[in-house]
Amino acid sequence: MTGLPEGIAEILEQRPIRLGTRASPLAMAQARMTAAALRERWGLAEEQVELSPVVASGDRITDRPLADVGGKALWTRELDWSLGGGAIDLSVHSMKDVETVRPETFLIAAMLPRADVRDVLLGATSIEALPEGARFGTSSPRRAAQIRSMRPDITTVLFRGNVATRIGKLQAGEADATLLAAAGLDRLGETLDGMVSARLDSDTWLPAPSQGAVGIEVRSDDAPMRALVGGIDHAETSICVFAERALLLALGGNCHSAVAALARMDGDTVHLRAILYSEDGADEVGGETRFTGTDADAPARLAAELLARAPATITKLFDPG
Ligand SMILES: NCc1[nH]cc(CCC(=O)O)c1CC(=O)O
Repeated sequence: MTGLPEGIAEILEQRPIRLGTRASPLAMAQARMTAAALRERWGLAEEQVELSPVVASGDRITDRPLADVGGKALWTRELDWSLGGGAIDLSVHSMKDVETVRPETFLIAAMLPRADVRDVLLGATSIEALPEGARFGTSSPRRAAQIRSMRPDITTVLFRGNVATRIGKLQAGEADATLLAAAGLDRLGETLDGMVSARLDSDTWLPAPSQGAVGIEVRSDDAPMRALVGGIDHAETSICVFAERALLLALGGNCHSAVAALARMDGDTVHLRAILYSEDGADEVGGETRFTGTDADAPARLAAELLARAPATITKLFDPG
């Protein structure tokens, strides 16, 4: 095994690379993809990269909106303990679930190529096609506000739990429609056989910041793992997702704020678009910016510009600090 980053061969003489992940089916699928990418990139054997699943608080508490019980930290807390304590070498995350402020001792050192960023509507072929007064299942402030901005007649019902649970709730008639990330469905190989569905165009229906991206986190001082993971980084995905996260950080968004944002590369230019909504979707403020890698403050400037134009129904949901 030549070409391995410095220090990795010595580790592999003792033990496998330990890749921490949440235990949900989607998280496990993403961790397996990450392990496969590492083996492929560095010519490692199956047993040299090992998955270490942990049950996250966010997966245990499924009867309340996350915003009410501790927010995104509930997805990362247990993994952070393992990574910080050295029980694992890497944490694999759905970037959408990772807080914008991470412990300084950690570093998101790589991202896998981004999957389909779109939301998938289940239960109808379009938002317009939903019947008057339809019940829409979600726990996402963004999705609720987006739906209600187009269709104020629609009511929302709380939908939590993993992808399979939410599909089951829809099939059981707890709601008429729901939205799920295409990335999750695709990575799970979910075929949705027989269900009416539609992938919503990301030009007109912006997804959540970081949707469809998988990130790999290391301890900042772990140079061998930084180099190992850096070898599988998909630069375009990292640039776009870091831009979306910079916007979110500057906005001071929390679990109650409805933010849709998507960055795309256009040659060397990053094109970042965003929309903020009031809780009921009645008010919205959108904008966009184009910038190159040398202009790291562009997402923060867009955030400030959006908040400056936003009515109080929106600004009260943010704390730009
Ligand atoms: N908040 C749950 C969550 N976190 C990441 C995904 C899907 C995968 C992704 O967006 O990368 C999902 C499910 C969903 O929104 O349907």
